Amino acid sequence: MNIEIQNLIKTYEKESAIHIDTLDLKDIHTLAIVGPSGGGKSTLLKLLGTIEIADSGSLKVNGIEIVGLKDPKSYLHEIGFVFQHDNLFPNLTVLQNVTIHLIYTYQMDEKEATTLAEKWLNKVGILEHKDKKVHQLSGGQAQRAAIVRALITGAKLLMLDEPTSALDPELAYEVMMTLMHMKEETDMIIVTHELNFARRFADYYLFVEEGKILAHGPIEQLFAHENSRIQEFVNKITFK
Ligand SMILES: Nc1ncnc2c1ncn2[C@@H]1O[C@H](COP(=O)(O)OP(=O)(O)OP(=O)(O)O)[C@@H](O)[C@H]1O
Repeated sequence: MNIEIQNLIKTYEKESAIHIDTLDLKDIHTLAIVGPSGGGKSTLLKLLGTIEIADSGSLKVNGIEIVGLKDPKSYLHEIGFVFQHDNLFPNLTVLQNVTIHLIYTYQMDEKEATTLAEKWLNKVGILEHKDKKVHQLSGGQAQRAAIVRALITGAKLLMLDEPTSALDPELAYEVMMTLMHMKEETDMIIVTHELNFARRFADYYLFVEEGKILAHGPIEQLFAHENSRIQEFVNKITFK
């Protein structure tokens, strides 16, 4: 993925949540957005996913200008989103959740959609749960279904906002392993507090604090950073 930012501003109730002067990222495959709570990570991800609209400035994803995007439909076809929880329609089965867009948005034949969905559900280890309703799943199974649902329509970029933070450690591990397996399928941007996971998963990081990008670079640099604020943050989170 390529991301270009110029003077990007997003405020909530007169408080600046994001204020980024400039950023130019090229050919990133997996990006981790990290930093302290309330720093603006989710807001930045929401801007990238057109869930929130910036007040001003320029934000380009793979060459497409997102600020003031007139027809977001074609862009939305290219991206997938996974949130902390509640990604699925509760009254549908896992299979129905995963096939619904294929059938109704992409007009795929139901049988073809089912075959494709079963292939993906098998890949993430939850095929045996395909006929269950969402409330019958563990949190980890639900998140794996959400990942399949977001990717199956051919998303070129998957955005994940703390996808494991509502899960207990073992279930979080299952979801992290699923993401590791899915890395080859598409580019991904993840907001996460799981720095050990980010270290293995991502190839690049953005450190966001007080709405600004304090540092960015190849992921390994995050763990040997000269900036004392970043060192302090990494040491605390990794319990050094
Ligand atoms: N919908 C909203 N209305 C008003 N203020 C908001 C809204 N969403 C976020 N904010 C504020 O914007 C700032 C950035 O929030 P954001 O959720 O992006 O941070 P974050 O880094 O993702 O935090 P966390 O790690 O706790 O999820 C915070 O001060 C927050 O209170």
